[in-house]
Amino acid sequence: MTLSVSVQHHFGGFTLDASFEAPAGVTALFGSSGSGKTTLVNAVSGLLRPDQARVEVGGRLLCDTEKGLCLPPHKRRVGYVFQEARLFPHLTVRQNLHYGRWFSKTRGSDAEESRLVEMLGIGALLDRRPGALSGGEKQRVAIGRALLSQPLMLLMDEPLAALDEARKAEILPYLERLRDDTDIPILYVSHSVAEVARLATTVVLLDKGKVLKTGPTEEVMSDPALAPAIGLREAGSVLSATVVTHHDDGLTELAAAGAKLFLPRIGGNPGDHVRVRIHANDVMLSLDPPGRVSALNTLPGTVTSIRTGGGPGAMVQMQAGDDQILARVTKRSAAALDLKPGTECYAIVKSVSVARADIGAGDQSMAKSDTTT
Ligand SMILES: Nc1ncnc2c1ncn2[C@@H]1O[C@H](COP(=O)(O)OP(=O)(O)OP(=O)(O)O)[C@@H](O)[C@H]1O
Repeated sequence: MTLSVSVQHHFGGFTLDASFEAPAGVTALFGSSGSGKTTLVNAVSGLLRPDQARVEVGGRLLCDTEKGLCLPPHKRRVGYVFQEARLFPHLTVRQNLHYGRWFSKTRGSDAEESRLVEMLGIGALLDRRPGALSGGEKQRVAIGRALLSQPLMLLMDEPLAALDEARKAEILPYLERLRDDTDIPILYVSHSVAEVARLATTVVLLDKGKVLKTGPTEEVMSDPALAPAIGLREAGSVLSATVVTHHDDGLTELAAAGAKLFLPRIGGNPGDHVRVRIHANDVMLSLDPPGRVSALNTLPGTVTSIRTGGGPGAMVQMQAGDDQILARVTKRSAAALDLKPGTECYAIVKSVSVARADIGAGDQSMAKSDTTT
């Protein structure tokens, strides 16, 4: 099921003019504060009646201002998950979930409820009240409640923003399962590059009310032209990798970027797909294969583009196997190595520079592309 959105709206000095398609999976609405993410989500949910809009999901028209059609929020079948879980404190987890079912026309089936309880890992919590749950557990229940209303799409507005790092790490694998097991579009608003890199199938990058770029996460994240909008410190590429084996010295060997990638041990079995985010700041470039050097990862590739701005840095994109890698070097180094599109070089990445939080489960799109090659 695909969500198609086209919205134009004016508020005083701000104009939103954005169109995008959100297929099944997680579509991240990403952009700096004030770029229009909430306005866009409100236009999709019906909380805002835009000047002009067309919103359609799975062939069902929710809003078409040209035809004078704009369904109110309660007729749009949208599931919502906010920063705070907003569960009913006097009801148990089970009763909170049943509240979601009550809102669905078909009332959902027991089998559907069991599947969601299992997927979200909340079986042991069913008789507790929200006061006895951690923030991450509450959010998992809130997701279950939203899905049991059998929505046509799920809107998640900064669902992890109120959680500490440990609770975020606990809930991310459930969100990855949600992404892979649910066939409705999930719109996910976030300020966090780490969350977007880990979860999103598609990214819509917003800036001052406009879509700067939309496309598959790997493509948007590794576009050097977008690094300033993403944040130079946060910029980096997302690689689609496959677990090859776990070595006795604590390293996991992955196949990525047409080469071997060694990282401190991660979970998963040989053959599993994972996505790995590599910060541009953590990548060195060399024209020659490095000799005696401590970094374990040497990924050969070809420079595809170089982006410079007013500062001393240069963002270099290279193609390595099926992946793109982003490296942030100085303009001085780029000149000294005479880097230009077509230059063959090696990206050097220290194993320990890749944080555990930057490695996530690969999504179905990776599995699909794998089977077609
Ligand atoms: N009801 C309103 N009236 C007037 N201006 C508004 C209204 N709502 C939002 N705006 C303006 O529209 C712009 C976009 O706001 P919006 O809340 O959509 O951004 P955002 O990307 O969600 O920001 P944040 O990440 O801070 O939540 C801002 O300049 C904001 O001041």
